[in-house]
Amino acid sequence: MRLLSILVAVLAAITLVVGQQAGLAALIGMGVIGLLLAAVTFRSPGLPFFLRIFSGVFAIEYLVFGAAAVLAQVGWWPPALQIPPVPTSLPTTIGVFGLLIYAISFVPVIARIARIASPYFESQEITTANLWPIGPFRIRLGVLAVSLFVFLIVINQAQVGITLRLSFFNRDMYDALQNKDAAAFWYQLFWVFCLWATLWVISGLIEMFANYTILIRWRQFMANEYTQRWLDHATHYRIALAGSVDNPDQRIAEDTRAFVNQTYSFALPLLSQVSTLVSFSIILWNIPVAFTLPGTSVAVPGYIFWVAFFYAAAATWLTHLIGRPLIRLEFEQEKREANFRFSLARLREYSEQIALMVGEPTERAHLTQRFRDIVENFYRLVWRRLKLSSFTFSYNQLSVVLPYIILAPYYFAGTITLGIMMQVAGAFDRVQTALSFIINSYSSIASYLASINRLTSFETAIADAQHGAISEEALGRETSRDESLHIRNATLLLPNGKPIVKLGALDLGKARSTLLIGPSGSGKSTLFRAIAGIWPFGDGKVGIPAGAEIMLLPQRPYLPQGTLRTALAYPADEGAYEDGAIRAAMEKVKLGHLADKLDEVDLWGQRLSGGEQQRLAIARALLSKPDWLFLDEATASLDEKLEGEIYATVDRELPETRIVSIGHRNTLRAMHDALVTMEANADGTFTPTPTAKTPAA
Ligand SMILES: Nc1ncnc2c1ncn2[C@@H]1O[C@H](COP(=O)(O)OP(=O)(O)OP(=O)(O)O)[C@@H](O)[C@H]1O
Repeated sequence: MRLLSILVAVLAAITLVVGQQAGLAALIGMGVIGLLLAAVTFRSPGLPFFLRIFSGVFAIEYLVFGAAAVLAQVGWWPPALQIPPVPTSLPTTIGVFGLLIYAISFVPVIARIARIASPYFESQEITTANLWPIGPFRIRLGVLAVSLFVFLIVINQAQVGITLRLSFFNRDMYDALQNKDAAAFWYQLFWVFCLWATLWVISGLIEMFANYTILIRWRQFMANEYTQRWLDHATHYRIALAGSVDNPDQRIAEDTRAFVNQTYSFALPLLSQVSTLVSFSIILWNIPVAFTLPGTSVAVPGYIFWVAFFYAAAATWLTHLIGRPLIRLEFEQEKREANFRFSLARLREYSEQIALMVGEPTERAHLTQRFRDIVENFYRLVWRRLKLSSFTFSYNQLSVVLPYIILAPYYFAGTITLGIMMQVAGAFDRVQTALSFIINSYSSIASYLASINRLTSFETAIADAQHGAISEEALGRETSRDESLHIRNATLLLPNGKPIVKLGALDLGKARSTLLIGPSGSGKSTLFRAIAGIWPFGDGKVGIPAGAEIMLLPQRPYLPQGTLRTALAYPADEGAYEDGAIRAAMEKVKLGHLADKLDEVDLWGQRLSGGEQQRLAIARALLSKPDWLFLDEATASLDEKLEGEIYATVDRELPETRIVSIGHRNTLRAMHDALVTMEANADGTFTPTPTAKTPAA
């Protein structure tokens, strides 16, 4: 960027000198803009990467077209090229675009978009690209992304150039018709039109392919990124506890898609609309129709251009006024849709419990209400869209005839030809379409902003949750110097800030197995969560022996989708254990009858009984042989005899493992070496206190 800015400054200085000597104001203007462009290009490393791409493209274009324009001005344009020289207005306009990019980087919403979009273009990840006819090759993801994006920018601008050329074809064809010049007409049609139209079609197809490629890769990158950040440090659990954002699943699945599609479909069309605006404005500006201000003899330069400009600018402002509430409504709509989907998914997950309790009428009422919420907001949305469309539809209709109304007097007076009138009508249409880009896409802008808000608040929630996870003051883990697992000076709070567990020091692991007992709701499971490092509320330190592997089995195990083997190996890969080891572990927890179903895919979480699921979880522990095994009522669904047998198996099979259990049954006391009781304090909190073991009642 620094080198680029120096080159731009050099060209701008040359332009200024040439312009000064030749006394050409246009060249001096181009030079001044060039110097400003050099300054912002120099500062552009401070911009988000996504905006830097545009900045770089404009600086390069200024150099190429600027050099060509200077050559043309000093008369060095080679006539052999047989194309008209580059006008100075082109690099000047490109320079203004570069300045605009810098200016808009300070607009908060643009800064947010650029911040969300940038990581993909900066990614260092290595990927494989397949480019015909070269074939597959390895490349950095960010480099591929930037190349594709720049390619798309260039192809978009080339298409603007082709459209511009076709507008001259239009003029020449209508003039040929008016003059009844058949030869000129056919020449225009076969030679000029066919060539440019073919180029248009080919560039359109290439653009489409590049476009789809960048969209899917970008979305894949964002979905992976968000998923990873959501899963890191149990952030998904912390976010759910804090209740800071609704439906994170929708943000990862839907909002990333909407963001990628819409960022693309705003950034590039906006660019080509602005290029269209500039190039066709030049045509409008140069139309030989004069207009003098009423009551004076002052002629308005570029009269037709100003009509198009004020017409579209006024309409854009009105659209903004009418359409503004759409942003909030679109946001709300997405939220209500996601709530409805979530309720359906929960119903499917708890289908058995609901069926057993005959909860269907309540569920139906709940779902009906959720959908009513959708419909209610939908009508507000429709009403607002109707208001907006009644304006945009009328506006678009008026736009068709307006240029003819303005130009007809000049045509009938013989000031302009039919060809010029048609070309102006076309150019007027292009200019006002470009200016009313915002009008026509207001609804999508509204839903785009809603997606950006959802992604930004999701990012904030992730950052907050992760800050809690690594913050020094919060409840955290440290490596203990000895073999003990201990908790020091800890206070565990509920999410609402109410203290629930207080303790000065608790050492686990002095005995091989410890049983934690206490009243329901006294915070036993919360203590386990703190030891596992996922409970974010409170302070204190949990000391874990260096390198210790800890496994925590909750009362209701999680069984992932897929085969029984996958469920047994979880969280390791399905191929992590030998077949023989898996079958042996199943035998030991009395699941031998399922051994021939290892590779069967089913909803195992629904098919297996509660007790079978708990034994399956114990089999996981037998396979992974952790240093510490925490059992949170992990055998509560088994009868006492089977529970005793399973504990005996664990004791025998995992001689190196320290065991800490939570349980209510008295029979468990005999199976553990030490006892810790949650003692109630006067302030309503509980303290885990080592207690002498008395024989089971
Ligand atoms: N996510 C949460 N939000 C609000 N309160 C919570 C949350 N999780 C737990 N609690 C509350 O914390 C208290 C302790 O819960 P915990 O599950 O640790 O108790 P427990 O001693 O294991 O109970 P039980 O023996 O019944 O399993 C309960 O009052 C519970 O309602």
